[in-house]
Amino acid sequence: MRAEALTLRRGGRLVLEDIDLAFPAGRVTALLGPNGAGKSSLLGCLAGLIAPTSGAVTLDGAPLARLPRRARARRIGLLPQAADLHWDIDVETLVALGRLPHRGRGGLGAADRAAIAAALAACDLLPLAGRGVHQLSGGERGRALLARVLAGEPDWLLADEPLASLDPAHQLDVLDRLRAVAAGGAGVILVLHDLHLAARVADQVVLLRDGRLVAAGDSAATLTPATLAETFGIRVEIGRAADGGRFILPLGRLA
Ligand SMILES: Nc1ncnc2c1ncn2[C@@H]1O[C@H](COP(=O)(O)OP(=O)(O)OP(=O)(O)O)[C@@H](O)[C@H]1O
Repeated sequence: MRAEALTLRRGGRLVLEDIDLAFPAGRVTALLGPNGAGKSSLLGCLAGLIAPTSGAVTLDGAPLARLPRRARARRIGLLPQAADLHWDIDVETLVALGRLPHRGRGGLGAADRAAIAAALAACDLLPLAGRGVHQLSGGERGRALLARVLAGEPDWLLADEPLASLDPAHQLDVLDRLRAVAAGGAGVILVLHDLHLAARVADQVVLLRDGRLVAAGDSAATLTPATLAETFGIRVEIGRAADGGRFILPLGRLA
């Protein structure tokens, strides 16, 4: 998936300016940047939900805009930042909606059932499968919505703050699951706010500020005190955790 000279105006404002990026399949990419930097707007363009003002998103060399909607829905799964759940359906029914792009007019087939069961298990939702979605906590709801996207087994999994409102154990579970999805060959693109978790999960990162690219590339090489200072205006400490992974600790604002 590529963004090619992508520019977006929303409400008269320049929200994304001349963004060129390549997103590799089989890898996790984290989009990072301050509030209002344009991360969700970029994700919306990559999902085909927001038409860029100029430039294009391409998939396997062809413009995304030319892909029929159903094919696009099969190939790209999006977890939006804030999804309203208007109907109090049960969790399993919600997750089954993720299979809609794959189904014909008939009911669920064996592959659909297997994908739904795997997604429920992956998000630790089996005990909640029969619960109405209006009777879930915020974090449980977030996991149910992620499970719906996982059930669709998309080639490209795009998620806007999938860790928001999850407790630490479920954050780590979800990161493991997303890494497994990438290891299975899918491209995973995440908007994240937690620098430390981004450093743990992402193979590559994209740093945005005011709609412009600050830096993009391999996670270890790109997440540096200098790029994080330029992107967020903060000081950070970067070190090695006991398990060999890196940690990033925000220390304070730059004067
Ligand atoms: N529907 C809209 N119409 C007009 N402007 C919008 C719209 N949605 C977002 N914007 C503006 O576009 C800019 C980028 O917003 P976007 O939601 O992409 O940022 P973000 O990096 O995802 O922020 P956050 O971290 O707060 O979620 C902001 O200035 C925002 O005010």
